[in-house]
Amino acid sequence: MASTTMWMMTHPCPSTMAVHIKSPSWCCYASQSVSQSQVAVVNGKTGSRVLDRSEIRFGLPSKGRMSADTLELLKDCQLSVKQVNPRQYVAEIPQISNLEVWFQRPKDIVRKLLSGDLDLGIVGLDTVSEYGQGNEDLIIVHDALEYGDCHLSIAIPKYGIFENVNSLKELAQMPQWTEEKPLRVATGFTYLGPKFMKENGLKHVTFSTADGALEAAPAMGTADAILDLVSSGTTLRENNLKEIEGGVVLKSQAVLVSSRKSLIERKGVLDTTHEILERLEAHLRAIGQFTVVANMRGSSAEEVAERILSQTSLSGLQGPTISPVFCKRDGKVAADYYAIVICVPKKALYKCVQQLRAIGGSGVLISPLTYIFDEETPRWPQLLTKLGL
Ligand SMILES: Nc1ncnc2c1ncn2[C@@H]1O[C@H](COP(=O)(O)OP(=O)(O)OP(=O)(O)O)[C@@H](O)[C@H]1O
Ligand SMILES: O=P(O)(O)OC[C@H]1O[C@H](OP(=O)(O)OP(=O)(O)O)[C@H](O)[C@@H]1O
Ligand SMILES: [Mg+2]
Repeated sequence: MASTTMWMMTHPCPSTMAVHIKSPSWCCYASQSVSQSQVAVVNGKTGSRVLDRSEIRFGLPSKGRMSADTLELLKDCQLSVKQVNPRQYVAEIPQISNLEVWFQRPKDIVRKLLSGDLDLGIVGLDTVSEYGQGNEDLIIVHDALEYGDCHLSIAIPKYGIFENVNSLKELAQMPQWTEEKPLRVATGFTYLGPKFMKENGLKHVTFSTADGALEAAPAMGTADAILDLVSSGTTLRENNLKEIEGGVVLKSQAVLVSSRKSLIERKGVLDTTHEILERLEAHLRAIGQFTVVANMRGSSAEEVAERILSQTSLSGLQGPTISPVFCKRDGKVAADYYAIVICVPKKALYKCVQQLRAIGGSGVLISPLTYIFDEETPRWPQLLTKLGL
């Protein structure tokens, strides 16, 4: 085993029952939640940290606006997280064996994906971009989990010297910004901010950081502008700030992110990722989709299909499923009616009912869809391509 350096615990272990073993170079977490003790070895030579673990680790937001929606999404995919108590930072998803859930702050999920302490995570794309800093080990497995929507944007005061400034170009061209007196921007995004300004040719800009309530900075006089996340825009409006054309750095929503190294090297990560991805896509694909069942008199399935496909809102995902409805007539089994099943998006539902009635449909039954499993989940081959597999 490579030589190891002294690595004494300088920070409290997560609040599971953790045991420090102050040996020269080992720190061992023995926790009631984790099936076996895990040994962390710090390789003094390269400084890299190799965790000798067999469990797959999935990082989820421990608190804040992302946490509840993430647990809800996983529950909708039959991947409910079993957490013994809210202050315990490790949990499990009973549906998936050998998987540990670790609750962490979003930015720490990204950091631990890079350090090898996590294999998978769900965070906002803004967090991946800011704390991942373009690191190629980070792979976005699913880029649109359909919650946590926001965008990272520049905002300036609506008043004073900015009153008639409404675009990034106009902001850049303001004569006020010089080397001696640059544009002062308050932000929590100290990687993405300077990168964006440089890419857009703004030379005389300085950044200050604050952990929150950035919108107060211009009124306090501590900054001229801010670079922050925007959802509803309420906070900007309430603080007399405005966004500008060309000032959106990136659009963000919750994403499933993984470490390339884990996917390729750690046993079981790729298969587990495939299952989670399948379930996510099937659930997300079904949102807003409804199954419509109706009866229709007809002389044959083809004739009924002709009538249905002549209507704009009745084609369904691939086309209508048409089954004969058998009954007994004059002692013989016959099919005078046909049952049709189609998948319809919510916005087309009423039009679909009208069109079904117009071509003789009756007994229209509508139910929401929970999953749509395509032949293959579209993002799976994309992931394999990214991995060169
Ligand atoms: N209006 C919003 N403000 C901040 N984050 C938002 C907003 N809308 C969606 N998000 C998403 O939520 C994430 C922040 O979630 P949360 O505040 O729980 O994390 P955090 O680690 O506590 O952040 P912070 O460092 O601000 O405390 C953002 O990275 C973004 O992806
Ligand atoms: O567009 P809106 O819907 O108004 O949301 C945007 C605000 O929400 C976030 O702040 P948060 O509420 O997390 O408080 P903080 O700034 O103290 O982190 C973000 O930093 C913006 O200030
Ligand atoms: Mg804020």
